[in-house]
Amino acid sequence: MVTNHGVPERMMKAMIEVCREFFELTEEEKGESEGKHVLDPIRYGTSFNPSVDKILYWRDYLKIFQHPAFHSPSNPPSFREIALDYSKRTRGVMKEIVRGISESLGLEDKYIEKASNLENCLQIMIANLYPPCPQPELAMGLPAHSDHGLLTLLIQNDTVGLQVLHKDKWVNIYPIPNSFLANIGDHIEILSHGKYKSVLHQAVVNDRDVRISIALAHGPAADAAVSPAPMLLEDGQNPLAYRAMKYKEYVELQQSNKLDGKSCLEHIRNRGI
Ligand SMILES: O=C(O)CCC(=O)C(=O)O
Ligand SMILES: [Fe+2]
Repeated sequence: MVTNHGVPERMMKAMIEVCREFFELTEEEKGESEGKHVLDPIRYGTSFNPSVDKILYWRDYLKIFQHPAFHSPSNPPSFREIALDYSKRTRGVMKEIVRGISESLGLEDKYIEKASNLENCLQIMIANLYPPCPQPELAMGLPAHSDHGLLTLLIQNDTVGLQVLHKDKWVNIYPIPNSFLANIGDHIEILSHGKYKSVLHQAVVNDRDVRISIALAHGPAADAAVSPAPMLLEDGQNPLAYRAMKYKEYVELQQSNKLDGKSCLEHIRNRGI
């Protein structure tokens, strides 16, 4: 949990409220944001990826690319201004944390920034709406997964639903007002050669309250293909421990398949090295 981050609370609340307004639009209005391809810059839908999900998840989502090119749905009209401010401020927080992670690994503070070309980082906003579910024990909001990028900064309304795997147990993350939940993504695990592990998390649903969460996923630049920092390798370890893949290809791989734990990271791990 990150507090004292400098992003005004009213900005976070405005972001949640304008996402709520988006989800309350008619299906026809929301349909304007229906992307066809997983790399389309604006994509509204239900479940995770209905074309590959065998069971549907109790969730509506809106995914919007915010950086390096900023996109916004045209409705609600105030979305653009609020999201532009919010995504910029969130990138600032992300950079600070990533510098801290670099230092904690004994690297120069800008190592990760340079290696992943953070100036052009792919920043994606994922707004999630989980309506009350009449039989929550039979449904899931989102299955267990790790995020594809470097660092995700998540805010939520005051309804519990996010769980993180900690010591083999699912732990509820209770919302703390005016804070971000920072989740390590697969690309920090790659860059740090596994010294940091991406976090497995999932979303459960309830039968009383609407839950809204907004994740800002920050990855390397779309065309950057990162590998473990050479100075973190111990003698005899090979920098090719992960197959180098452009970040946009990794996102495409994860988003086009069933969301399944850390299967994507497993997929690019070179065994026997
Ligand atoms: O709703 C949540 O808290 C989790 C959302 C999430 O994990 C995601 O959008 O990647
Ligand atoms: Fe996630």
